[in-house]
Amino acid sequence: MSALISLTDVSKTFDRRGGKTVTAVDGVSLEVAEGEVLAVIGYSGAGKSTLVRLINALERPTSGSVRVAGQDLTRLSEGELRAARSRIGMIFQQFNLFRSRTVAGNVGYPLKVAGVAKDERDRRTAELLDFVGLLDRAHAYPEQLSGGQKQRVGIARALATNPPLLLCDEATSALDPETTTEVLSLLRRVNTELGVTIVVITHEMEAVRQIADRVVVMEQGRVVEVGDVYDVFSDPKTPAAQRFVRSATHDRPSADTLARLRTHHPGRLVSVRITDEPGLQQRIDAVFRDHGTTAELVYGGVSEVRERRAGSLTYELTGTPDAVDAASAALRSAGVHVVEEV
Ligand SMILES: Nc1ncnc2c1ncn2[C@@H]1O[C@H](COP(=O)(O)OP(=O)(O)OP(=O)(O)O)[C@@H](O)[C@H]1O
Repeated sequence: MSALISLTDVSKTFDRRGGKTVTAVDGVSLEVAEGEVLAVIGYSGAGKSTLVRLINALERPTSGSVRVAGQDLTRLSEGELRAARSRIGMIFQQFNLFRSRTVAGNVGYPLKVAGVAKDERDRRTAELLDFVGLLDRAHAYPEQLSGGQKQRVGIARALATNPPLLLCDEATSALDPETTTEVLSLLRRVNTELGVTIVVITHEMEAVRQIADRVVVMEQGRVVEVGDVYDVFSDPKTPAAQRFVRSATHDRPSADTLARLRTHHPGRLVSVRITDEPGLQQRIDAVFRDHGTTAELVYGGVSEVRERRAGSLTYELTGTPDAVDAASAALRSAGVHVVEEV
């Protein structure tokens, strides 16, 4: 698959008052393949919004190049940039709908700007509203809609001109968990049924888990980890990724949790990584049994990530010290990722 977006060593600095500069994006190189859903995750101030603004050419990089659909955005004139921007759909946390226009008026607006004739505009608007499940609300005004419905209007409007790329900046952050799931599954359909490439900016790992193929973790303007969603969830490498994964799936107990567990469980605690390898649980149980150890499950859980199993289980092991050591070693040699919590 070819790259729809290519960032090469992109940096963006801003001048602050008092002569200080802030580096919002720092040496980022990244490719987004045509047809993929990429999530960019990071805490507030990590540089995510700036990265999006570089991709849709609302900001020019201080250095490096930004290519979208084969065009180097840094080399385009203002007029060419406007045309390039119109080929990128965008949705926002606050929906940014026109309050004075109806749902249909909002969705048809980009087509009106593009000079599309009214008949064609009406046809396309109806098609889009049908796609997002809001055909019956065509004549309602934004204030009459729920948050989830407003975002569905936002999505329909962003798709009006058939862009190959949709950028979503914290698109579900203002929504409750159930509505978030609805909007994310609509975005998934936008990807699978319409073939639109999607970049999702979020600080919620749960959103990443539900929608993305790949995830980029940003910290202080830099990309600190990038990988397939399942790989990052089942084996986060950097502290930043580990903190995010812990918020959405079950990982090893944090230091606080461990201290609490210790007050009830004086035995040796080991955490075992759960993957979607077939027969994993039977293998773990057999090792404990064969080594004469008793394993009490004290913490952890298993989640579904991209239809695969990922998680962590922490056991309190009782038995002779040698038996516990042997059980841990046997698990390791059976290819199970096991860590003794100390
Ligand atoms: N126009 C600007 N002028 C000055 N500083 C800016 C500007 N835009 C962003 N910054 C600074 O760049 C850094 C990265 O900001 P950015 O908004 O990209 O982060 P973010 O990860 O999207 O955070 P948030 O989720 O809070 O929006 C921050 O320190 C921010 O204050």
